[in-house]
Parts: sequence; C-alpha cells; structure tokens
Amino acid sequence: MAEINLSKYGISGTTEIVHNPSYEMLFEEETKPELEGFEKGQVSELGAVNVMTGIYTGRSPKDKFIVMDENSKDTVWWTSDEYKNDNHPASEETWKAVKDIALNELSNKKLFVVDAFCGANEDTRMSIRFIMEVAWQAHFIRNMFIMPTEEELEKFEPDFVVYNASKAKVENYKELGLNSETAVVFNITSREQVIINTWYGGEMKKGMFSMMNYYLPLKGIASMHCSANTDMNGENTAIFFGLSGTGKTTLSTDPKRLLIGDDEHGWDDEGIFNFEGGCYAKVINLDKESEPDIYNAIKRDALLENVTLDAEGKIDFNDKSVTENTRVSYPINHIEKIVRPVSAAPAAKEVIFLSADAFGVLPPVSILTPEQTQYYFLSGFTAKLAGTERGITEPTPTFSACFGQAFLELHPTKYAEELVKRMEKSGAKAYLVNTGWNGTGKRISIRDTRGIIDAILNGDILKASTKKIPYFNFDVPTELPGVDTNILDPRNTYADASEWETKAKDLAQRFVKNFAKYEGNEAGKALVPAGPQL
Ligand SMILES: Nc1ncnc2c1ncn2[C@@H]1O[C@H](COP(=O)(O)OP(=O)(O)O)[C@@H](O)[C@H]1O
Ligand SMILES: C=C(OP(=O)(O)O)C(=O)O
Ligand SMILES: [Mn+2]
Repeated sequence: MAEINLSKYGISGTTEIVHNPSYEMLFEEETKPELEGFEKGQVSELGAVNVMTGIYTGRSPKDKFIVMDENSKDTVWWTSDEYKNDNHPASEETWKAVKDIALNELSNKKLFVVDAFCGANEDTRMSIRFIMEVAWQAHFIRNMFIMPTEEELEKFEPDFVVYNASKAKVENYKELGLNSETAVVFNITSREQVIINTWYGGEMKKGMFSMMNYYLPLKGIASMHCSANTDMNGENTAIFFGLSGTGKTTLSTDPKRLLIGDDEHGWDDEGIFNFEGGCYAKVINLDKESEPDIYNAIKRDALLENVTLDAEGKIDFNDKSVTENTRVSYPINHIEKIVRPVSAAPAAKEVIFLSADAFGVLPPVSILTPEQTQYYFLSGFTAKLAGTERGITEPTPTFSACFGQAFLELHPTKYAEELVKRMEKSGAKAYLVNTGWNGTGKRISIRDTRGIIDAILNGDILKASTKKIPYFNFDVPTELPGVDTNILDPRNTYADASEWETKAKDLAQRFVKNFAKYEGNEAGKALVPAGPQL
C-alpha cells in the first residue's frame, strides 16, 4: 500500500498511521486494555465487539451544515421559512474554523486512515479517505463502505476526505452560527466533511449518502433511501424506501431472495446498485427465531453499538436504557443470500414505500396508481421512530420527503423526477406498506408485513380482489395468503369504525396541508387530485 503523508491535509506531528487495517488489526486495536471511555470495545458472547457512542446514539440533523459558496448556493436545497429542512448554511469562515478544530484534534496523534468506495458502480462511485483517531470508527467504515481490492488501493486517489474529530467540541459555536458544540459540516466544493463531538457511527455513513444524493441526481441517476433485493435468479428486483426504523433492513433481509443492500442505492441505466458494502441493523428486541439472518450476522467482525452487555459479554437485546437505536454493522457477506460479487441487479419492478404510521390510519398495504406514487413519494408520510434522531423519544409523525428528507441535498422534486423516469422505463409498480400501527394500538406484526411483501413480490397481490379506502382512494386487497384478513381494511382493527373515520380525516388534512409546498408549479398542482380528498 502506498505510504501516505497527512501533512498535505494540514495534520501534523502524526506519531503513527494505521492505514487500511485488517479486521485482525482492528480487533486488536479496539480491545486494547488501556483504552478508556467510548474508545473501549468489549467482546460479546457472539464474537462481535460492542462499543458505546456516548451522548449521541442517533443522528443529529440539527447540527448538519453545508458550506454556502458560489458553487453550492444555487444547487443545494437550503432550509427556508417556507420549507424547513436539515440543510443549514455555514459560511466559509465557519468552515475554516471547524476544519481547524478537527485538524488540531487530529494532529500529534496516532491515527487511523481508511480508504473506501461509496457506490458499487465504478463509473459513479466516490473514493473517500476517512481520517480518525478512534479504532472502532475505522472498523465501522470497513464494515459499511466498499473496500477496494489490493490493486485498487495501490492507485487509490481520494476524491472526498472525511475528518472525524468526535473527541473535539466547537466551544464558540454561537459565534460561528452553529447549533451546538456538535457539528457535522460538508464542503461540497472542496469535497470534505468534518465531524465534531458525535461518535454515532451512522453519522459517517449517512453523511456520504447525503453527498451521493447531491452528486448523482445531477448526473441523471436516481439516488434513493431504500433497501433492495432481487429474486434467486437476480432478475426481479424490488426496492424498499423508508425512514429510519420503518423496516428497510428487516424486510429486505429475506431468505427467499438475494440482498443487494439495506439502506442506500442508486438507479442508473444498468439497474439498481448499492452504495455500501455492509448493513447497519437495529437490534432492539432482536429475536433469533424471527430474524435469524440478522442474528447470525452478529459474529466476529460485526460491530455492535450501544448494546447492553454484562461483565462476561452476555448480550441483553431488550435493554433500552442507553437507547432504542441499538445497532450492529456488518459486512454484507455476513448475510448468506446476497448478490455477488457486485451488489447490483437489474431495474426494479416493485417499488415499496414503507411508512410507519403512528396514527393507525393507513392500510397495511395499498396498491398505488402512478399519480399516487408521485404524491406519496413527495409527501413521505411516516413516523420518526424513537432513538433514530436526537430528541426523538416516541414515534413522531412526520412528512419526510422521499422517505429521507434529512439526507436530501437537492429539492425533493428532483428525486421524484429521477425515480419516475426509471419506474416508467422498467414498468415498475408501487405499493404503500404501513409497518406502523393500526386500530389495535399495536404495531403491525413483522409476520403480517412479511406476508404482504411476499404477496407483492410473487404477484399474488395483483390477483387479489380489492376495495377502495375512503378519503385516500387507496386500492387495497381484501385477502392475501399468509396475512391476517382482518387487518387489511384498517377500519376493521377499530372497535368502532367511526374512530378510524375521525383519525383518517385528520390525517388527510395533514397531507393536504403538507402538500401545499409543492403546489407552486403546474406539475405539483397536477398531483393534488391523487392525494387525499375530504
Ligand atoms: N411490521 C414490521 N415491519 C418491519 N419492522 C418491524 C415491524 N414491526 C416491528 N418492527 C421492528 O422495527 C424495526 C425496523 O428497523 P429496520 O429494519 O432496521 O429499519 P430501517 O432499516 O428502515 O431503519 C426492527 O427493529 C423491527 O424488528
Ligand atoms: C443509520 C441510519 O439509517 P437507517 O435507520 O435508515 O437504517 C440512520 O438513520 O441513522
Ligand atoms: Mn436500516
């Protein structure tokens, strides 16, 4: 591997560089007895090391900033009073200041450097250099990103650099116009990211996802917050959009199908391709029997985050005392049924929108028309689930455009445009699947949701007789093999159907209100009839 010199990045006095460490080396580094605090890993009974990430156990969107400069000012979808989002502008002075904090933190230290790809397609992938001082963070990168071959490492030229200074703080954040001592700042022009004062692993992967979300649509490629799998012949591909915790990872990990990836994908002329090299599964209440593939992926080389272990390393997956957002990252080859060697497959035929409806109004599955597809994609109605973002402690209804608003760097209509273009070409059909609640007050069971997904993927749903759900005009099946018939019409899950009526009207109104922001142009206005009608 080529020697690297970090002084060109402004990092000086480096005492040692651990460059592209093997799993063996990472294990040794992250379990060194002299490590303290959040740097310290503990070996669990399953062989995977567990780490704690401190105060930040989920993403911190309020601390996300992008440098506003000549280049980004007219392309980035900035937050505004009319439409608030998580793309907060930072000045070039603020960028200099936070970068200095990071460089200062990373100077005169032993460092870990990992070179990795984001994007399975060689033509459009990003080559990223991650620089950090914490061993397990290097492990996380190795698990989650695509690892170059020896040959690719020889000629690796980063086109993006990430400085992870999780131990530093932005003391003068007020002066700099930042939100707190924590900052996740992107510079789209210099192609760099700085992370300060958060140790949450997901911040690194979702950061690069945000950058793919910026660069790819501008090249005419769809960039999507979805999981993806295909049939055993690698022919019939499905994608599952959904905000954090709605079931992308759980439902795409299916023993009957080959996994492409669990969270971030592109859709180009060749089809669907993964951005990542690994998966990042939630493990709260993980049950060996109901999710055997994820359970079995937790072994040596997997990395647990914020899971409760006793002194002997025995795991308590049910403990929520640290966070509900307990996680495991693992390289995708920890799942047996995957597309190999490259995580890619032909254009999707089924597009599934996972929505965790906390109101209990949406049917567990609705068959969408092309107009409804656009309307519900732009609306992105779902709930933010406990622990996934800082400050979220219970399911909180939200409209998250494209089911991933926190990661969109361009206007939502750009993502809708790219998706529709690809769907029309492949003749894909879309479905809205509620993985949240119904009138029983309980979350729809994984068993029923899996039955619904099976029926979508094997075509049973198109053979089923259907009925219309009022206000939303959804077409829903009246019966599906392997699914509790009583839940298919959500009204039947209420002791009194009028209760559903009241909630449905309220939700319909929320949709109408939310969609107003898209009605400024003809294309947006034209979609209104596809939305709920009161
Ligand atoms: N009906 C359901 N469908 C999918 N997941 C469910 C359902 N009910 C409960 N869950 C739980 O919700 C969580 C979904 O998380 P995950 O699949 O990691 O979501 P994502 O990948 O979209 O962030 C898991 O902990 C899963 O056990
Ligand atoms: C890592 C994340 O992704 P997801 O929960 O969608 O898997 C996250 O949102 O922090
Ligand atoms: Mn996931």
